Amino acid sequence: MQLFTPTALCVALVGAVVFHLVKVFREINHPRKIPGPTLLPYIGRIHDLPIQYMWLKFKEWADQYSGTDGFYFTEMLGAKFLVVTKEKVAEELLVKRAKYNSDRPMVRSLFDSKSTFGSMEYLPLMGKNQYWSRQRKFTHAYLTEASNAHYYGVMYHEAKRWLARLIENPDDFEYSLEDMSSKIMCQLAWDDVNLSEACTKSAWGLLTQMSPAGPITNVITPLWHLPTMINPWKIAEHKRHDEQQAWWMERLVTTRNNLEQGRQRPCFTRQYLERGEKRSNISGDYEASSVIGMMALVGIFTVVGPLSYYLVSMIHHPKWQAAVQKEIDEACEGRVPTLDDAPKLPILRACIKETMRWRPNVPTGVAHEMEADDEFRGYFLPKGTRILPLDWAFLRDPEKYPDPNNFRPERWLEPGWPTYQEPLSMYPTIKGMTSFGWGQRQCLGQSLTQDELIVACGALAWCFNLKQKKDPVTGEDIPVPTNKSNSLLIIKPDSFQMAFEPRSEARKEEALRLWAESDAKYQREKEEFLKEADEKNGKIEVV
Ligand code: HEM
Repeated sequence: MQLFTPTALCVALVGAVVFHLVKVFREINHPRKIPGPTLLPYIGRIHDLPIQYMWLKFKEWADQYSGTDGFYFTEMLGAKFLVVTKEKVAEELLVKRAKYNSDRPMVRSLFDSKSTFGSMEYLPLMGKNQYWSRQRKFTHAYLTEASNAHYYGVMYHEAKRWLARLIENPDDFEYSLEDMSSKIMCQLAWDDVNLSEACTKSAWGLLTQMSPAGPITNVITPLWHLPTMINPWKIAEHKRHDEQQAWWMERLVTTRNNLEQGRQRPCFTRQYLERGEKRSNISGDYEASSVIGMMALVGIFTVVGPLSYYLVSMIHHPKWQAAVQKEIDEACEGRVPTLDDAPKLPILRACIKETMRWRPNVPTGVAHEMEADDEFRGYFLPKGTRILPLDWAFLRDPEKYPDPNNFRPERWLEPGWPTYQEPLSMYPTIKGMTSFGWGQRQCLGQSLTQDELIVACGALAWCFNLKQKKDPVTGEDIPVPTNKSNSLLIIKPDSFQMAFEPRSEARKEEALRLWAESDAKYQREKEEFLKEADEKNGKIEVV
């Protein structure tokens, strides 16, 4: 009797657990539920979703389960996902029903990512709250103004610096590419190119922290709740967060001090300080430093991906590279192209757009969270479901993009392709691509991205033949992979080697001359501005 009781209890317990699991399994995989991969109780489908190249698994499931519907359902540790694989469904859910499908899911490994408790720090990750609403308006206004002013010449200046750096140190191209994007954002935000390295580091720190492929606590979320003393992820995030916020604030305070002495040239922070809080509803310095800092960070890791993939595309498609060079030589009559030339450069725009289609840099898309229960095509969708617009699937839809796996810029240039649009002075444009997201949360950096890519890729085509590098020992071409990247939320290709061959000695000399001229002008204008300020302050006597 004494032996029997514990054994019977154990058997009963195991039986009850098995019965419960079978019941839950049946419920979550009920035939009337939205199709999707078979789910296991509690863990859902976490066991076979790889962290690396996650979008490929999502696409594999799309091919298996979403059929003509254009969506399927899956779950990860209780988080519900409606994965959308057809543009029409994304339109319906994220644009037409944007009113209650525009929230964001929480990023577990950031403190208050949604600003639910008023942190006001990360605009793209905020829930649909008051901070998001006013920071979105602020960001939109500042970026639009900068775009209308052709970024105050900053992009042209940095593209010239990049060409000179590529001539002088071509092997360092990955660093100089990223640094160019960073210098553009640092000048716009704080008028200080010397901040670029720190800004890039900060940008990758945040991107890693918020990506599923970042800390394990973004996937195995319960780990985040371990007490801080024994929680290495929280300790690391405290440090990253505090350093980033202190740095953003220090930028604002320095800009204010400079401004008070009349020594601050135009930039977003000066714009904010001069216009005051009233016009933007921004609550004060902390929020302003965050919204401007965030703009600077986002503008780096987003543009680096397509710009790096453009190099890969051109190396693998020399015919298209030659076509871009010819178009630029003819349309610009030997000059480096500017944004005013863009209407005359459809082949350049087609190669940029096709690069972004062929190798999208946010391949999973960015999830929206539903704010209310809803019914969609006869299925019940509970509040809190995450809608994932799978960009990799949209851009590989064979009906819209025949031969989807290959780089075919002609799909944007020749009548007969489903994506062809006229006039070619306006189309192709990357603006409005599915890669920039949907509805109320659509990306605010579309013009900046397009303009920076036209300026940088145009300058490259004017100056260089982009080629594979020869192995100095074997003399063989060093391969440039087309399908190796990191797996963060926003991706870029893994490190590779390539050659930048100046198209002629004359082009090389002209590129170096253009940079020297631009740099001298920049230094002169800065010195004159500061001298004038010092004269006004009475530090220097006017003779
Ligand atoms: C290739 C370049 C870029 C891509 C592919 C891209 C993509 C995206 C995506 C997918 C979203 C989320 C959309 C959604 O939730 O539906 C987004 C949001 C955002 N993007 Fe971009 N982006 C790029 C460049 C930029 C740049 C250069 C900036 C600014 C300098 C920028 C600023 C923002 C902001 C502020 C948001 C948040 C909007 C909101 O939550 O309301 N992006 N972007």
